[in-house]
Amino acid sequence: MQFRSLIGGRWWEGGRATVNENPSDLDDPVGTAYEADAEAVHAAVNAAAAAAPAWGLSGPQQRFDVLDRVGSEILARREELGRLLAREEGKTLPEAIGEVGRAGQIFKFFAGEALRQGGQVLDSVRPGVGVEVRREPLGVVGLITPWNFPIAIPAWKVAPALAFGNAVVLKPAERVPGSAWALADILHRSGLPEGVFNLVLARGSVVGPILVERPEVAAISFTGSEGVGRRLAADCGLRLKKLQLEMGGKNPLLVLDDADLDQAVNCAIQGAFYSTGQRCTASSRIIVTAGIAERFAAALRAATEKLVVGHALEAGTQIGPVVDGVQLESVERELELARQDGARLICGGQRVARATQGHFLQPALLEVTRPGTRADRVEVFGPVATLAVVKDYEAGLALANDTEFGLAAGICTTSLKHAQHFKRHAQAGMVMVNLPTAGVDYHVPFGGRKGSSFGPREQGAAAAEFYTTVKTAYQCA
Ligand SMILES: NC(=O)C1=CN([C@@H]2O[C@H](COP(=O)(O)OP(=O)(O)OC[C@H]3O[C@@H](n4cnc5c(N)ncnc54)[C@H](OP(=O)(O)O)[C@@H]3O)[C@@H](O)[C@H]2O)C=CC1
Ligand SMILES: O=C(O)CCC(=O)C(=O)O
Repeated sequence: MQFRSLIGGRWWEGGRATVNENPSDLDDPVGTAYEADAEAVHAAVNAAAAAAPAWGLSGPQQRFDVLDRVGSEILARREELGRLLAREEGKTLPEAIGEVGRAGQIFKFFAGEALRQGGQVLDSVRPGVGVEVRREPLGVVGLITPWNFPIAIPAWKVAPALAFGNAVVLKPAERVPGSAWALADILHRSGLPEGVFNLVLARGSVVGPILVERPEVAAISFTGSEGVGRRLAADCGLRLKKLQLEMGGKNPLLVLDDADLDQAVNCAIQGAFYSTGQRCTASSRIIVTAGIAERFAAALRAATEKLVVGHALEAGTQIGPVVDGVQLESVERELELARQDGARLICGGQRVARATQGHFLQPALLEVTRPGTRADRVEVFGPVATLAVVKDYEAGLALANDTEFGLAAGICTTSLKHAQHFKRHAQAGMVMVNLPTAGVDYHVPFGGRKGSSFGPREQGAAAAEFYTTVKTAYQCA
């Protein structure tokens, strides 16, 4: 397969070829991506700027039709696209098919949002004057997406951008060009006018500065690492450019004495290790109260050791490979640093040999006995979780909130009082009760607090806040 950029309605020719690796089997190349250069990125911005005014004036029926068609095709092809995604990113086939399904539903949801856009009509405080408040498109938006959700995250940025009348330049992560190319191909055939959607397969260090510096780009939405996010914040701040950031997480799951043991273990395993722990919502800090700690730790260790690590496409695999060799080494380095800083390895953390050569790592559980150690602070973005014991709910809540991040937080309890208190007092954008911290719905707001997020929320009706600007119009009778 060949993966190319889509610029102004045409597939871009040329560029350096890079083979896209399958992390489950290094002898099974997924395809060849052609890297676009700075000139091509400028051409994509030009194409989007030329197409934006007409698309901004298009009616809700046209936007609904395009987005609904895109959603239908994604859903109809979910098995095939799921296979491509599992091959290039490494999540298991059921997880990958689930992600593609989520992307399809997101397009369907925002097709409806295009129809539901309304405003307000108010009386002015001045007699004989009327006031209208309405939302208008921004123009061109730049979207930068990570490798861990190769189709769902592009979908949850592209769909609202288009629904609310913007033109798009999408820059996906270098590691996963195939899923973004497949999405571009569907959009290209959807009836969308040329130039409204553009895909650039180019380096982040090339695309980022162009999107920041070109005045035609009204806003940037980014999901990825904290370092790149903070740099974008500084650069966009200087230029007063609208920005939305989704960055890391170090999400606590608090297990109380009165929790259902099996349910709590299940939440911890799914939240910490599924999708190989490569989720910003992963339950990477498990905190347990003293009364249940021994039984919970034993059951969690047994369940962790039983997890089947293997080829993403093989039936029975629960944990796919780490996305690539660089990330695998980064996870191993963090495990070593965690141990040097006082954490004790309970189980896992070793590479696993399988029939194919891939980046397989047994999920690791670390015990931490001292708050504030590296293992409890730094996002690993791999199949690694810490376990800490606290004396009671209050100590657990304090430890859960003791982090620079604030994306998701979970609690396992049968106490209504503690569940309600936690929902109110957890310092996170998303709170889960008796559920894993990872795995969110597509029709409600997504985002966090503190170092996790910046700017308006993504997804759901809240997405309008970022992808539109408000106009207040006064009229004298
Ligand atoms: N919140 C989340 O969902 C995610 C968090 N992360 C965190 O980030 C760590 C590193 O992952 P990594 O993929 O390297 O994250 P990056 O932040 O480097 O990559 C995310 C996206 O940003 C792009 N990018 C890179 N440099 C720039 C730049 N200067 N300006 C604009 N865009 C840029 C990347 O492009 P390119 O691929 O071309 O470099 C990619 O599309 C992970 O270990 C994890 O901790 C990672 C992924 C998702
Ligand atoms: O947990 C989820 O469903 C979404 C996670 C996510 O968006 C991410 O890891 O980037």
